[in-house]
Amino acid sequence: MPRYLEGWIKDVVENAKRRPYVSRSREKPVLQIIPRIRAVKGAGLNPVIAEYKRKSPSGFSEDRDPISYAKSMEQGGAVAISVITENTVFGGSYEYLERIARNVKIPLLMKDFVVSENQVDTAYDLGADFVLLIVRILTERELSGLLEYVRSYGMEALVEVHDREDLDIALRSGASLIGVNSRDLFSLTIQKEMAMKLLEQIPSTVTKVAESGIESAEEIRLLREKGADAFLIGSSLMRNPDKIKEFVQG
Ligand SMILES: O=C(O)c1ccccc1NCC(=O)[C@H](O)[C@H](O)COP(=O)(O)O
Repeated sequence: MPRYLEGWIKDVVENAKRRPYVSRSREKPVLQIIPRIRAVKGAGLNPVIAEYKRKSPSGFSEDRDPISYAKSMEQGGAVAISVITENTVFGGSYEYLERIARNVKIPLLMKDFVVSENQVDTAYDLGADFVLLIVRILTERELSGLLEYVRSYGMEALVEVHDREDLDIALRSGASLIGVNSRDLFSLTIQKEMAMKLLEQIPSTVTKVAESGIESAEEIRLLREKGADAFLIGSSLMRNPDKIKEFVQG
């Protein structure tokens, strides 16, 4: 059983545990996200992970075709695409991931409330290259077990933290790719200052992703100064996909 949870997150996690494994025969190789982030950074560009997100508990809502969005992000220079597959409150689906995987050649993140090996099996089969693991919804033992399981497929895990306690757990579990989410899962508020302080505390051996609430190239510059190696951006790109070039070239 994951950590003690309540409210909408408890329902989302219960639903995640019940979701059946979707079996497919994967044909594409697993793409490595960390070297790609390093290469984009080395070329003097911002590694942007562009998120396909249709709605969220914060009230966000945007209806866009997944394939044309994903292709425009790839053409605009995104290092990867994050596809939300959570189907009860985020309006995501496994089908979006599967379809996007057939249409782009950059790494794909399966962004969901992953609490079971079934979900990791599904992520691999549908074409994901890395998988989100949120420290807040897992016990330390579950996190370590799932991280190992994700890596057994050759995939990587984006281990998401929000405070120092989460970060300590992520580091003990051996995470190589850590996402600092400035959005508090429970209050839904964006806490940019706190996220910047946390980014500064992460060892340089870890690849760091700044997540949530990013709306301008100026914010990317600030986050980069605080140590972020990559930037996960959903709402502002879903509203205005043309911004991808400005964010990457920033
Ligand atoms: O997006 C939300 O409102 C949300 C609420 C509660 C838990 C998670 C949530 N989003 C998941 C994400 O991590 C974001 O979609 C992602 O970081 C992109 O954020 P943004 O650029 O602010 O859309």
